[in-house]
Amino acid sequence: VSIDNKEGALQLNQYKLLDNIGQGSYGIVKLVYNEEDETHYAMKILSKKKLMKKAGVFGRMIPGKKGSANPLAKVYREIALLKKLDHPNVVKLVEVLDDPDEDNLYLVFELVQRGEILQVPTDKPLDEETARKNFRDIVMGVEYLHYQRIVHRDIKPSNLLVDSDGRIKIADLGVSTELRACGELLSGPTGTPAFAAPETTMPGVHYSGTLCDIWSMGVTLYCLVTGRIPWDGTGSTIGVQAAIRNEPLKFPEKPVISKDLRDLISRMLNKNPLERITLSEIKEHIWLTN
Ligand SMILES: COc1ccc(C(=O)/C=C\Nc2cc(OC)c(C(=O)O)cc2Cl)cc1
Repeated sequence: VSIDNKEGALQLNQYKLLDNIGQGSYGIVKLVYNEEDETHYAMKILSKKKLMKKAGVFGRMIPGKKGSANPLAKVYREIALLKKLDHPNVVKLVEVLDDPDEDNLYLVFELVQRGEILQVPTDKPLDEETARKNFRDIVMGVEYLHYQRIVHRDIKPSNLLVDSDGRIKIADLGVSTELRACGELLSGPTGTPAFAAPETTMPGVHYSGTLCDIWSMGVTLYCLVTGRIPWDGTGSTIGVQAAIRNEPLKFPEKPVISKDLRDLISRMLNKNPLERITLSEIKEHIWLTN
């Protein structure tokens, strides 16, 4: 990876780095221009040190442990997984730039022109017709991921990108977990608290990753049509987790949400994962088939 500073813009191999277009706990996403194919891309810049900490390795082998298992092995496995994915409603990873001597890892994605679907909170939520079109794409994208035995674990509006033709692509599989062959039970909190299912906040409880994605899709759909999150528990993580576990779902007076949509969202936000609506039932729901 050669980095040089042509006319002030940072250059990485054939990519000219331009504006910052995304920011999150993961790092940053930059608009880049590929001089070879004269095309813009989105480049996600990750720090290997940060990834190792998240992967639970403290950057050096535990003394006495045999072998030199690469602490980034998990990360490289996830990236290999990402490269295999190919679906119109999932962001496309096209290239990974990795300089062994450098801390940064560069993931180059196809640019999804219009960016995030919605900032939450907003006083301009989507109308139901638009939300229905977008939600159909989200369902297809999640169905594809679950079919590939991947749970996303962080579905939320900022991870839903709108393409130039108005179609939705799901992004940030970074925290996704390839379902272990031995079934899909997971434990511990992940993703974003306001979008996390109640069962992920119970210590020691094992839960189904796919049913958690359904919950997050429900919170996301609620956001798209109301412009707000359903439970905000005065902003603290503990507060929002308690609210999610104990407070019933409430819809605001305005904007008015149709009976069918309220029914669908309520079934996705069933606090009991075993009673929660499944993906195939969502696809049959009257609000989506209307
Ligand atoms: C206004 O125009 C805009 C056009 C595109 C964007 C944009 O792309 C933003 C984030 N992008 C991404 C984030 C990801 O994770 C968090 C991942 C991933 O890790 O899968 C991939 C992508 Cl692409 C923003 C504004």
